[in-house]
Amino acid sequence: MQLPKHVTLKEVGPRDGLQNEKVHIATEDKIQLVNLLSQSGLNYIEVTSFVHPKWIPQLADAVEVLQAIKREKDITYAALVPNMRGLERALQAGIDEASIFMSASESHNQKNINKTILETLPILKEVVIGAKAANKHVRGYISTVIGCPYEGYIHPEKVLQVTDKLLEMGVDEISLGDTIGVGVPTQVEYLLEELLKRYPVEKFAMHFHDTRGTALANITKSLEMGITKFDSSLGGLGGCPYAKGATGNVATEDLLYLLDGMGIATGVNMEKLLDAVRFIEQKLGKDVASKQMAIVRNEGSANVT
Ligand SMILES: CC(C)(COP(=O)([O-])OP(=O)([O-])OC[C@H]1O[C@@H](n2cnc3c(N)ncnc32)[C@H](O)[C@@H]1OP(=O)([O-])[O-])[C@@H](O)C(=O)NCCC(=O)NCCSC(=O)C[C@@](C)(O)CC(=O)[O-]
Repeated sequence: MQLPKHVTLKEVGPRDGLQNEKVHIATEDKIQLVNLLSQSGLNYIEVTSFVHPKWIPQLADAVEVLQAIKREKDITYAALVPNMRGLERALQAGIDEASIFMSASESHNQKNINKTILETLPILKEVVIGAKAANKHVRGYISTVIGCPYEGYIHPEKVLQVTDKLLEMGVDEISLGDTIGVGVPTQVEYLLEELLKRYPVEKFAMHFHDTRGTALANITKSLEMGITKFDSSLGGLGGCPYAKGATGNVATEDLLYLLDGMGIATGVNMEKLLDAVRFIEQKLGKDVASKQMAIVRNEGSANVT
């Protein structure tokens, strides 16, 4: 099996992880969480989201959080940006990278951003132009790339259509989201085969939710296909509140265990990462779902390969 030697972990916990949590996390705790993650060796952290605060009340303090984190050099601090109103706030707060987002399925796009796919494209194009004018990188999320809670299986052709549009706009990287964690490795392979016929592998990152326990299998298949960028969330927190049945992302610590064990370098330190997981677990007042944290609870420390 041909595998990459190095992989970049893109930590989305402070945004995707918290957006679906009912317990309100105080602004100073969000700041502390990002600061702990910054000490773990991660070099990409999605800090927050500049969507409408009424849609995601948990992240209404996006400007305050981004302005107060202790920035480390060599870390990209990114945030979700849905439109020009969001970009204004994000630039004011000092983002390094803007993450725009839309869905391959019409119904999820409508539920999540209140627009059709066709209505969304010009809004995102404006954001890309604005972000590029401010010298910011732009990442484009495509949600429901394998399955949609309202439409079922999504054919790769639909993902290709949206990918074409986002890359034409000048988006630097596409993150392919299995939003409700329905995908299995054969579907991931088919999707990537289709996309990689047209675009280089460097353009893509994978974003797996672990709803049905298939995320690590899907990541292993993606690694085999040359993908070197993966989104994950500490503790396995996360989920889109506007996708019925969506639960947590693959846990960063479980993914790190897999990659460490396979000899694939990430630069991330497990113990420091677990400090951040313990911190947010305490603030949320519940046990997180990751396998690594279950081992820590049972055995007192994480497994080391
Ligand atoms: C996109 C909108 C804003 C459209 O929401 P809308 O109501 O259609 O917005 P609008 O453009 O019609 O504007 C209505 C009012 O909202 C204001 N407004 C408009 N935008 C903003 C803004 N950014 N910040 C602050 N205020 C804003 C705007 O200024 C206006 O104010 P008024 O003039 O009436 O006083 C809304 O639908 C929204 O915020 N949706 C976000 C939902 C969300 O965050 N979902 C979760 C993230 S996506 C996800 O988790 C999936 C992902 C990325 O992780 C990958 C995967 O797993 O697949």
